[in-house]
Amino acid sequence: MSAASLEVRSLAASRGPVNLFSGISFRLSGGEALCVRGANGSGKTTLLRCAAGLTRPDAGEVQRDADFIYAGHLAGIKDDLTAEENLRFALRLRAVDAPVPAIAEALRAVGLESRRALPARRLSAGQRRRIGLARLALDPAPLWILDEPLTALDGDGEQLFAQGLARHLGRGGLALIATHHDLGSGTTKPQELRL
Ligand SMILES: Nc1ncnc2c1ncn2[C@@H]1O[C@H](COP(=O)(O)OP(=O)(O)OP(=O)(O)O)[C@@H](O)[C@H]1O
Repeated sequence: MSAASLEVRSLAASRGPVNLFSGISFRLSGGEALCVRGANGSGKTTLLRCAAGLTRPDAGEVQRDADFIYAGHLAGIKDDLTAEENLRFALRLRAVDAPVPAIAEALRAVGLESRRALPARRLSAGQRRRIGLARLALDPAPLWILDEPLTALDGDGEQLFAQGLARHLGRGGLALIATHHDLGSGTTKPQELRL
């Protein structure tokens, strides 16, 4: 992986009359993760959207030197596509060409082998989330910007995520993650930013 980085300088954002945050600065480079924490409505999603270039901040700058995945908290799973089709579709949108055996292996690794041909509407909330985990495993983007990736996942799913994150950081990837959950995974426990 090349030297990827994400730098945020003096970022400020408001929604209507409410000032959500100001003076937010941080820099992430290869192997680093930052976990954004804060109460409901404190601005975590807004901060991630600014980092991804989806929302314009009131002030400050975002410099991204990395191809990235942005996964919003609704996960973007389409009900009428199967688990496998959802995975292929998400990868196609990102122009990632994953070979058939790699897709099968990624679905197996997240426990969806026997569910791969079911329409997503017949999957549980956690199983839908697991499609997102398989996607993370197959997309080579160095920067992950993830909003609540652990919602609906059981303990086993949380562990799968932690392992995937550790692998990603170990390969020189970086991650900006908003969550209410504990991401502590031994040596890869991320730094925290509290809004
Ligand atoms: N498109 C929008 N228009 C107006 N206000 C918005 C918009 N999006 C978010 N807000 C407001 O901005 C504030 C911050 O929202 P945001 O989604 O960034 O919070 P959050 O920290 O991610 O919350 P949660 O923990 O509930 O996911 C909230 O008060 C919300 O109502």
